[in-house]
Amino acid sequence: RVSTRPAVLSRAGSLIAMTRDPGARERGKFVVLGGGSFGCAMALLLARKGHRVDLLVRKPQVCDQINEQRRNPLHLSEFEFPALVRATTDPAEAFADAQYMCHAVPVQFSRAALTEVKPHIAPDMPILSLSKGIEQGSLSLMCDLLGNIVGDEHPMAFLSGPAFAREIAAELATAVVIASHTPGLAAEFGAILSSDVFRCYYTPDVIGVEVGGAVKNVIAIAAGMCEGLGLGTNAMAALVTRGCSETRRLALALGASAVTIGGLSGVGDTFGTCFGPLSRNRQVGVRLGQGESLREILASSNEVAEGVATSLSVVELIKQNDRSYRLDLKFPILFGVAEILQGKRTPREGLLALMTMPLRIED
Ligand SMILES: NC(=O)c1ccc[n+]([C@@H]2O[C@H](COP(=O)([O-])OP(=O)(O)OC[C@H]3O[C@@H](n4cnc5c(N)ncnc54)[C@H](O)[C@@H]3O)[C@@H](O)[C@H]2O)c1
Ligand SMILES: O=P(O)(O)OC[C@H](O)CO
Repeated sequence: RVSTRPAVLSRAGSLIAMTRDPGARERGKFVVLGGGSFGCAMALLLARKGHRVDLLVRKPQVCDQINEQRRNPLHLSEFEFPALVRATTDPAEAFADAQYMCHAVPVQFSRAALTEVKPHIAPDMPILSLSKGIEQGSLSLMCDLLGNIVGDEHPMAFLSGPAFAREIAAELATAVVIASHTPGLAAEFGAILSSDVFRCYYTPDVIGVEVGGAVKNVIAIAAGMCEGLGLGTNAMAALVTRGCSETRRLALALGASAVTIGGLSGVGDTFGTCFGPLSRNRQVGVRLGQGESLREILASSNEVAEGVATSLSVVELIKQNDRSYRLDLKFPILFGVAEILQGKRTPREGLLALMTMPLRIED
């Protein structure tokens, strides 16, 4: 187990979590850590609801362009930031009068980014994590990684679900789920973010939401390969369904609820990334299926496909949490994607391995 926290609160606990004065800190100032696509989308969403946002970015030239031209030249450049959004590279300035923090740095860079800003985070400042993945080495989900840095008792929440940055920026209807063990915090963030184009559900099942969001990135790579290999709808539907079964199996082993995996952060996000055209992870899979090397694909993009690193973490996490015989038969898609990304088999060999596995009961 990577997490020592309870994954599912009692019914009474979850009731308390839903009822604490939502909206109590509405119209506060937010720090958004990470100026990639999702950090920008979240800054747009918050500012449109009347919140001040300091977007904490790494590159001075990106910072200047956001402040001078009201656009991020690298991500979602067609969207103009309202005046309530200001970019800065200075954590002291960003956190000075802020009440909330959103974390939108890719998982593999999150430990370094959070360690740098930690001295500026007030002990009671609620943090909303938007990142989806599993850190390599530590095999930490964001809840564990954040807990390591700011302390397990720090107020934090985790947002996931089918939520492409570009569609949020374009104000297309979106629904997500927010999980938290901090009483009332999921509802508080939900009230802050929700609008007639952005709807938030709540749950106390942090592990379920995090596993769903992380593993769907790996399943999306597999779905992309399915398309890149020229397979049809039958294959895609089977792959996504069996992928959701593997996600559920892992989530249950980690103490999550099957309901969460059947919800927005599991099945919902898996459908969104596997069937829609927008997913970067799916695009990596398409290109692998068409015969490009992983090295070429990664070198050609300035956006992060979390599923690549997370795929390798997932198989290690499964090995740590499930001692059953032949894990590769219990999680054939997750193990198969990792082997393809490591260059141990081609996508077509992976497909053949899936199709010729021993016949079994559907579970
Ligand atoms: N883009 C989406 O549609 C979307 C939707 C939901 C969740 N997310 C999640 O949000 C997180 C952020 O993804 P994104 O899409 O905004 O990223 P992105 O791919 O658009 O941009 C990458 C970001 O990572 C930053 N970065 C790169 N190297 C770094 C380093 N060494 N240290 C610190 N920062 C570094 C870049 O400056 C940039 O801000 C991911 O976990 C992703 O899964 C993204
Ligand atoms: O583009 P992707 O594959 O990183 O997916 C982005 C979001 O996670 C979709 O919900």
